[in-house]
Amino acid sequence: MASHLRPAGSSSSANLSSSPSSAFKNETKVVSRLVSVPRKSGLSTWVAGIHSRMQGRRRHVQLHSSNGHHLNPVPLQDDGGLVSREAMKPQERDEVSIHISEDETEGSTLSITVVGASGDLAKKKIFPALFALYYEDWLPKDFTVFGYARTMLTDEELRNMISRTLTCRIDQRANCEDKMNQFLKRCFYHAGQYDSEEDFRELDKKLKEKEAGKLSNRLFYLSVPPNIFVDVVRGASLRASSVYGWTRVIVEKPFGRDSESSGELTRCLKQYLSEDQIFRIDHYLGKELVENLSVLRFSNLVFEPLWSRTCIRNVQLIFSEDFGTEGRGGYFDNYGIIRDIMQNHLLQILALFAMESPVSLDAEDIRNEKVKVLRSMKKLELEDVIIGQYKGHNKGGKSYPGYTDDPTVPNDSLTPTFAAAALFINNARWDGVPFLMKAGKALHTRRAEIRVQFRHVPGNLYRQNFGTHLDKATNELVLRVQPDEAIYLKINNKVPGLEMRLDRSDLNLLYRARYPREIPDAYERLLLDAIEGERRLFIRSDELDAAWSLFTPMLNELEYKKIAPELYPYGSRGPVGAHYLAAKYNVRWGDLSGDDD
Ligand SMILES: NC(=O)C1=CN([C@@H]2O[C@H](COP(=O)(O)OP(=O)(O)OC[C@H]3O[C@@H](n4cnc5c(N)ncnc54)[C@H](OP(=O)(O)O)[C@@H]3O)[C@@H](O)[C@H]2O)C=CC1
Ligand SMILES: O=C1O[C@H](COP(=O)(O)O)[C@@H](O)[C@H](O)[C@H]1O
Repeated sequence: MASHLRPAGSSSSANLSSSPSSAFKNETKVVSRLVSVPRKSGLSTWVAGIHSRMQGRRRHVQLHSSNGHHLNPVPLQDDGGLVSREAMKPQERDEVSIHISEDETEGSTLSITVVGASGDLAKKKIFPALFALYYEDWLPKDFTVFGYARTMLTDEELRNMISRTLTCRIDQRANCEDKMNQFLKRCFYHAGQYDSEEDFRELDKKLKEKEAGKLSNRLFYLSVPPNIFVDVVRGASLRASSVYGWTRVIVEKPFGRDSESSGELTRCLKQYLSEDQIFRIDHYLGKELVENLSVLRFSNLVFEPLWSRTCIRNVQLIFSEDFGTEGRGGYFDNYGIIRDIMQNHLLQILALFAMESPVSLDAEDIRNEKVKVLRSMKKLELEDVIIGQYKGHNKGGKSYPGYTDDPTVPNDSLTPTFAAAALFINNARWDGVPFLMKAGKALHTRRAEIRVQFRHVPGNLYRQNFGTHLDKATNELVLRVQPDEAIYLKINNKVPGLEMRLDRSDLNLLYRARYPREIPDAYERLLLDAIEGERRLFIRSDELDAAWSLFTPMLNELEYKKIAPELYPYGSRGPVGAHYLAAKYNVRWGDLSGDDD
């Protein structure tokens, strides 16, 4: 597992970490090793096997097989590998001699190309995340960043543009200005059309110049609208991929808008890339609290035994934003909140929440378990969904626009900006437990959280102390993903004093109090994972298929029947329909209980 083994700075896990600078130290060492390769697997499959099973501290190495064949660089454990001869019977293995050259700075270089560099996401998230990685010494010593887009810019103009959004994560960090200038010197720009192979050939020339004959690994980040993905992948793969190193492509969402278009996108991408090269990003998987979900569950005895229909009454996955689609109405109107947030971010969290314990922390083992959950789910039906759309509203002398006031949105748009849904997992662990999702824009608050409401205590001795509000007396575990990350458990507690009075209190793990260090942005974690070839937090194509097949029939029906969304005022708590949906399954939304608003 990648992230928990990285240098941890001032955190309490520092004893697990290696020093970032040593990870890319400037030394060249070559060692030869006789290794056992599972027969029939082929060397490259086996190398991928090492890669995906990596644990322990990382070293970046080059592998060359005894026949001189070049292999992709992989991180190895400190002891030099994970190959256990003993684990394979003699008839099951071949012996292969490989030469491992630890040639981290002299031998290889990393080129990161941000395609769509002039756009919102690149400026807002990607360049700042790259800078943060650079600042914290996470990037290899030898790296170059290229921006690619149609807008004509010079290198200097790109640097000016991105310097406006680069921040030192913690105010007054030492040498921030210097570091920023050093980073910007590594940034270059190439103007080109997305569908021009010739322009990608020109990019390739510039990349080669910077790579100066070293073995190059290339990462492309597709930060462009989805209709351009395939053109870019064609150009990048045919004209600008690395000859000897690896080439990986991070693909932004949306991955299609239904099962068919998503399948088509995957087919098109796979004409040019193997599944291993495609890193489908869902940035919610890179959020600290989402990353912590498995740790909480699988490394604390107190939670796992409760994690099933026996003790859990319902699970709520809640996303809300206190702003509308400002500036992104054109994109949003073609997708709507269900495709924008539920089918990906919330469903991914659900899968992580509900999966069985994976065989290991290996990316494939985890993704196998997630797919099983998704494939066990009942297809979402229209009767289990309610939709809403925000309308203009005046408050405190200020007027807030409605969704359709956006000039890029048609006046008669039925696109939902809010949705609530009840989902079910038809397996032994979760049979009958409602998983309620709620996502909306232009609501009263910005928040993302996972709420787990537990069942009543059978025969509760203190029943009379709760009056008729038994629902209010059940335990609730809340993982607040953002803002102000926290994990808290609502418990019933005796109020100190001579009388027997109970109240609801929180056992509270507030991150800013417990961990007084800045939490990295999700894009930092995910970019680093892609650079390191760690796929655990990226979406595999079968996960994507399963996710779309859950939602597609309902989305089609919604559109075909032209279901009108319930209007709700900008800045409100959303449509009342969400309460009726929850009530249908005997659930109260935890975020609206008034307990912790
Ligand atoms: N912005 C966000 O917060 C988020 C975005 N995403 C996804 O990330 C990707 C990029 O998003 P974002 O930066 O907002 O997108 P933008 O609309 O800002 O587009 C990025 C760049 O692509 C080029 N471009 C835009 N429209 C077209 C077009 N119709 N034809 C050709 N080129 C075009 C423009 O560059 P130029 O004209 O210079 O070529 C633009 O600067 C999208 O897939 C989006 O869905 C995902 C999560 C959040
Ligand atoms: O993917 C998306 O996410 C953002 C919300 O991300 P966050 O990290 O700021 O919570 C959302 O605004 C956008 O509509 C959606 O495309």
